[in-house]
Amino acid sequence: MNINEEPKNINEKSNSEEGEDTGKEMVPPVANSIHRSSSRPQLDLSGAAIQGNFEERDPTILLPNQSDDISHLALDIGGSLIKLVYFSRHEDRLVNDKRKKSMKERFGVINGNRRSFPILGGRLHFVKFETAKINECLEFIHSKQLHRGDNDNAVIKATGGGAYKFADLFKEKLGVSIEKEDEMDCLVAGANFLLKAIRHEAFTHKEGHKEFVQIDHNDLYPYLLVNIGSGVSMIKVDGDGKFQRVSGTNVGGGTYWGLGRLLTKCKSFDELLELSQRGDNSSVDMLVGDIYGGLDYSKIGLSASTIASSFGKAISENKEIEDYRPEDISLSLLRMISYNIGQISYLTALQLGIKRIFFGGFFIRGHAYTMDTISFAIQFWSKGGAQAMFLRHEGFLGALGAFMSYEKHGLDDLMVHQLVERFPMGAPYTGGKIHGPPLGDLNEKISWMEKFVRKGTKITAPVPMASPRTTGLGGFEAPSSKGDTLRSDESNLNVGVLHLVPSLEVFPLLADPKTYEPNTIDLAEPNELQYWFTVLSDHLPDLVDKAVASEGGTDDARRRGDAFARAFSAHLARLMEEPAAYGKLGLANLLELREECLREFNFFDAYSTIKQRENEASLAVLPDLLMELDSMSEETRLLTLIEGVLAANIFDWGSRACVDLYHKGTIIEIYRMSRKKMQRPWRVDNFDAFKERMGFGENKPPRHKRALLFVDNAGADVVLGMLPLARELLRRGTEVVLVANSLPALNDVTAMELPEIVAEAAKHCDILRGAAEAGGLLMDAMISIQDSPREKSSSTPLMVVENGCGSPCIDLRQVSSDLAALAKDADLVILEGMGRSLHTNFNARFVCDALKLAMVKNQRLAEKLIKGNIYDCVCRYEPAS
Ligand SMILES: Nc1ncnc2c1ncn2[C@@H]1O[C@H](COP(=O)(O)OP(=O)(O)O)[C@@H](O)[C@H]1O
Ligand SMILES: CC(C)(COP(=O)(O)O)[C@@H](O)C(=O)NCCC(=O)O
Ligand SMILES: [Mn+2]
Repeated sequence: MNINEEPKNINEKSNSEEGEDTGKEMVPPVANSIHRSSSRPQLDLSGAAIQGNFEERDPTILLPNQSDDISHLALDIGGSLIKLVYFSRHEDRLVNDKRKKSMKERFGVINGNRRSFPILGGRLHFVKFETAKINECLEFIHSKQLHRGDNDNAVIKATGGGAYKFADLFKEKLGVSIEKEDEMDCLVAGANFLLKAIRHEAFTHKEGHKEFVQIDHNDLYPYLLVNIGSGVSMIKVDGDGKFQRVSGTNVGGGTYWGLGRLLTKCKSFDELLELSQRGDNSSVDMLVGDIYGGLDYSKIGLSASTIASSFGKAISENKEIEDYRPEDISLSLLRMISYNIGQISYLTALQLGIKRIFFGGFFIRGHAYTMDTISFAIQFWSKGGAQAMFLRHEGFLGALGAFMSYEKHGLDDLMVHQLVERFPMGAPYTGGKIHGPPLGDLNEKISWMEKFVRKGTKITAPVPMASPRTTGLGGFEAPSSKGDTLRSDESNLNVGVLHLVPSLEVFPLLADPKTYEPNTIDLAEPNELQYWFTVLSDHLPDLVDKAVASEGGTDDARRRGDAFARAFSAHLARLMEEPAAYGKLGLANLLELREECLREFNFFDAYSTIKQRENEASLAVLPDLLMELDSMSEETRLLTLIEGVLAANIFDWGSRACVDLYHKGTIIEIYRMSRKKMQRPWRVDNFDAFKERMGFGENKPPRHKRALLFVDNAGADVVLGMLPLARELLRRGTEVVLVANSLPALNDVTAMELPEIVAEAAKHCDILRGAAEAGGLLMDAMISIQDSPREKSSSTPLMVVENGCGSPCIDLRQVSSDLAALAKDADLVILEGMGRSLHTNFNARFVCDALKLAMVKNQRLAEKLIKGNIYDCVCRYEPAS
């Protein structure tokens, strides 16, 4: 096809999009093993093989066909709740083909850091049950076969008093022995792990505002750990395994729940907590003003509204329990206990000279008012000198510690960048209460999810606010947040599933990984969140259509599509309500969440048909484009190539404006129109500096040795934009690595798809063919290369590597180890597209030269980021820093 011919309209539906199989799949469907959740109790040992060195003492055995075998379970059986942490293993990575192996052999890409982890990728799940309902817990363990472990004589690690109390019951019901672990050891091990390995674990909570605290691993100790369970333990922590229980109090979570139940007749802890949100404690508590005739006791700094005596009013009035509102009693009780714990914690920290206090235990229950009350107490008594911090995995410290006490699992060696937290939609993944057997398949999950969403909608309705403005004993104002965001345990998605991916690494070319922040847009700003929330919600129907079509448009696909839409909307609603619920929230997280959510409902590549169609159309005109480029002078060509990359970045199915545009013309028409509008200067234009570095100025700097090209979309973007640029670099003797997604996201090209595309392009171009051969790319491509020389090519190699993620954005703190290994010899990084170079990494600095290329396909972003307009372009060149 000629570049001037009119191919069919970009938006015309092909057969396969309507549900028929075209028969010609360019890309084999990829089973996404990393992110898929399924419950399969039996081990599938077929294809088992030893990973790595056979000589190793404890070699890792990979079960390639085993997607979710359970290997470890640990429990913390407390006075009130049973906390369960279990691990499910899954395959490590998906692109593990011949090509990758061959590339590694050829280029000596050996990942020095890669260790043989007994836990080779897998997930940590967090679940809790009421201790009084231990049978539910036993049922859960049994139906998921969690107690089987690696062999039939499983021993379960457990901590908490229940490890002693219920050992016989476990033996009787499950046939397993409980191995008891010391509770304090476990609490400390769990807290240390969380503080070191989870990026957004600790946070402060003041006046309703949650703020994550970046913990410096080298400056963590000493700290005071206050675990508020049924009772309260205060532990001074000086290091790993170095701690002392310095204090405690018997007035804790059990006191609140126990007394509260007696006094209010509440049926559940959450009901009691919810009551407190509508309470006014001045009818129960004796205030300074009650004693001083409405006056402040200003001489000692106590205002009239200070609580002089919790429940003190109950003595002076001739009232019975029925005469008090349960709401007021609950609030009075909650404040009494929270202040008391806050005050004792402060005094303990003061005595030990400790400034940081971390609060754990399920008494906190993620409840804003409780946290604010404790924070006020610490702040007030220490006059700002000490800081109260809370933990997202608040109640799971002991269970995590027990889990870590298993030998040889390698968990304590894991680092922040090797953990990815995901928030799947559906019990038992939510960390909530489990009723009945676990979900067996996607079908059950969808039904459960539908119920969950229905219930969730009811629960999220705002609770009416009362305004009891009484102050605590210190004379400080009452916390303002009444905790109107209390959600039921079932819908409490604050704790996700921790994916352990040992093969992830920090991108080695980041100038300062410590201060690196991937997100350009912080969604903590309410307007910003509202805007992107609307954008994503508006895009949802179209996305569901594409997803359903990609799965054949069957009834099953439609049902899954509907469930996906509900699930994603529920996530969005949850985040609107509490943006920091899942950790610090940036736009990249939202975009990734959408992709993860699609995968969760078995939509693995919603845009596959579109990608294929655009690849074909673009490959058809590539030879003409290459000829046109070859007729130019080198200098003009460089400019034309960059223009080409920017112009072709218009093919973005994630942008509302662009999708609207696609209705107006064919791929090639739009591409040509976009090319025509590419005149410099661009809104951000450092092209001259880049051109100079490429040898067109007075200086003649050495050519780059290796360039990493982070490619974006399939179709014209990669074929007519990035490939010609790669070819130019290759022609100059610069090795090129095309860095593409491991998993599909929108219409982004994946690392699996690229060899095929390159092979197709190489049919018409000697440079690309030589380079692709040298890079081992033609090995498994579906073209005949019979007539090409088989021996090792002397050309500069073109390689492909997966980036380790499945999102339109990229967090360079967590990339594939293969990319990290190839990056070590690279001296040029080119990031392309809005997701990778604007939403993320716009402000990233590198130790090598970096070029960020993108067309801005959103008006608001254009205004905010570059003070420009939609379709403006960014060519940001930054020499090595
Ligand atoms: N769903 C719940 N049921 C009972 N208590 C809860 C619940 N959610 C939070 N709590 C609070 O958490 C406390 C238990 O905290 P936890 O850290 O699990 O301690 P323990 O190990 O002593 O059970 C309870 O005493 C109560 O105050
Ligand atoms: C999802 C995207 C980041 C993908 O852009 P790309 O990286 O392909 O250039 C982008 O399409 C986007 O920000 N879309 C949402 C905004 C909108 O519809 O305008
Ligand atoms: Mn994209």
